[in-house]
Amino acid sequence: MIKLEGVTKRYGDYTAVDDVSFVAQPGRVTGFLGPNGAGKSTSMRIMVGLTPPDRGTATIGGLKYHDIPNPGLHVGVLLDASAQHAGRTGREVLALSALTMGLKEKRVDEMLELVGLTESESKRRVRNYSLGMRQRLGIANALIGDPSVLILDEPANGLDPAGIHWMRTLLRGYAERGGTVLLSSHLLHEVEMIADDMVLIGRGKIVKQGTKAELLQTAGTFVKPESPEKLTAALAEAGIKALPSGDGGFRAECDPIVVGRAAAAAGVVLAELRPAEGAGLEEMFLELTADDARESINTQGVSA
Ligand SMILES: Nc1ncnc2c1ncn2[C@@H]1O[C@H](COP(=O)(O)OP(=O)(O)OP(=O)(O)O)[C@@H](O)[C@H]1O
Repeated sequence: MIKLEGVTKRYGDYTAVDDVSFVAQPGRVTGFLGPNGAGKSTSMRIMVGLTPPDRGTATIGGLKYHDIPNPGLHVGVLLDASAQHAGRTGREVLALSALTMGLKEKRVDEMLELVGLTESESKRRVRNYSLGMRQRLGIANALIGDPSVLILDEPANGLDPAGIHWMRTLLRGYAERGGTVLLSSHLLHEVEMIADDMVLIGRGKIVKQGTKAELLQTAGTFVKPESPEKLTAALAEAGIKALPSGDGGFRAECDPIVVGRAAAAAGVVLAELRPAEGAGLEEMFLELTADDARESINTQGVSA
């Protein structure tokens, strides 16, 4: 289990991570989502002891990373696949890790096979690897000590669709065997496909967290009226917040029955009224982080 409690990190006047608390549970894949510069990498660096927090604690299995003996046997980490030693071959990278952790050399071959790097690829220097091959090598390196916790920063970066599918299957199987997986991403659809739990971060602050099912449930209601003006007035009268979501529709932050009652009470004819789950995580993510995103997000034209 990974646990962050009130973790804060400042760089000068800038708060990169602001009072972040969440738990990544064993047996589950937790997706850590946020736009560029939201604080995902900084939080992950804090988890593995590379960046000291100004406040709060990050523990893995109840211990700070630095206090875990032979940590590679407990926590697999991939923060930056491009940061692996460019002058070493893939095989050498893994062999060094095996040596450091006191593992048998055959573990290297097992890992190469697991991540689909061929014998000849394993003998090439990392500087000649594609980004996808570096990610595969990084995942092999994270898994070599057979850890029970995985911390992966943007592991899907550079992988082709088959590679993404492979990684999803690998991580799902790992979680199903009881492992804890925390992976960061801005590839929302990818995370939606794989994660059980989600933690959404924007400008250093957690904006939402919960199970995927909970987060999708709270996506609210999509409603499309005959007359947008009449519906807007009816919803305002009932104190229901709604945003235009394109195509003459609106998204309200409450259940369809509540919206339906308000519309019926005002005699507003509806063309559509349904839970907005189908909207997927992306729209919700954009809405949740709209205040925090660099670009102002125009929800007009985004269908629910
Ligand atoms: N060493 C540092 N010194 C100063 N500012 C930093 C440092 N490291 C990170 N930051 C700032 O902290 C903020 C969070 O950065 P971080 O890399 O954690 O974001 P991220 O969510 O991982 O983004 P991305 O998806 O773009 O990788 C950014 O504004 C970044 O510029």
